[in-house]
Amino acid sequence: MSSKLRVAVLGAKGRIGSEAVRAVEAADDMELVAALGRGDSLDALADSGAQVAVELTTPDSVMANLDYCVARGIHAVVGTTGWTEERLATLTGWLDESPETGVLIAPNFSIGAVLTMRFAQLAAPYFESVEVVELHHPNKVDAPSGTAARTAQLIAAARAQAGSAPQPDATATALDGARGADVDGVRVHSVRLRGLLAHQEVLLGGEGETLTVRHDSLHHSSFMPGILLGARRVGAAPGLTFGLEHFLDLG
Ligand SMILES: NC(=O)C1=CN([C@@H]2O[C@H](COP(=O)(O)OP(=O)(O)OC[C@H]3O[C@@H](n4cnc5c(N)ncnc54)[C@H](O)[C@@H]3O)[C@@H](O)[C@H]2O)C=CC1
Ligand SMILES: O=C(O)C1=N[C@H](C(=O)O)C[C@H](O)C1
Repeated sequence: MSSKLRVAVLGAKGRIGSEAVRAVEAADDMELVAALGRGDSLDALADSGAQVAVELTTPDSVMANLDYCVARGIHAVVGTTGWTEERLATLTGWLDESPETGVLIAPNFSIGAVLTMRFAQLAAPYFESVEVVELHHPNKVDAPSGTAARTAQLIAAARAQAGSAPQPDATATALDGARGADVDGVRVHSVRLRGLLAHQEVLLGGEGETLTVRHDSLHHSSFMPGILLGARRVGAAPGLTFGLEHFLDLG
């Protein structure tokens, strides 16, 4: 058997999944052993001897796929969105039963997005107001994006830890949705526009100044180095890792 890492891709015909298939095929240290689409039997994963499954499907499919993988000790690198506390608890329970298996969930695999989250976390306590605007292609099925939800959670946690005051907002009447979604007290606004791929702005405001942290993924290739890094590292990280930053040396 070759010493290359045996990698499978789930969601192989999708926008990011098809790019991941090409990236795994092009990686010298990896072998693509399975490429599954909706309706394909998961048994192809075990039959192919996959060591790592790259999960890039849909929020309605991801849990069943991870249940299969974790039960068989197949490590997983997950980009699919839709993560709730309840889902994470279920996954953690499965991992407790399979303690040598690693799962990486990355709300975003691009280095720029990971850094945007880090910069936002760093800046958030220094400004009175912080809001997140995410902008995506109109085929996206979930809102807000997983990245924006995670960014807002990190901002809220940083502000809570710093003892920041609640954000000023005198809104007394508003049309439903006009002020965006409330994620842990941080407003998140979702734009869906033909021509876009994946973009995010974190807007911070203080007395007499604003700071905008913006990231643009212009092509799905932006996610590939993160996916390949995750596939290489996840087997040595048993249990659940949430966020690619844990596999990066960000200082
Ligand atoms: N973490 C990250 O950096 C990124 C995450 N994403 C996320 O990845 C997911 C997929 O995004 P897109 O590729 O744009 O969507 P897409 O709709 O183009 O692709 C999803 C694919 O998964 C397939 N699929 C659904 N259930 C399946 C199953 N049980 N087994 C195998 N295949 C199955 C669908 O038929 C479809 O081909 C979304 O949740 C998206 O938010 C997308 C880009 C980057
Ligand atoms: O659906 C997408 O396209 C993307 N989904 C992820 C998210 O919801 O954050 C990552 C990136 O924004 C692209």
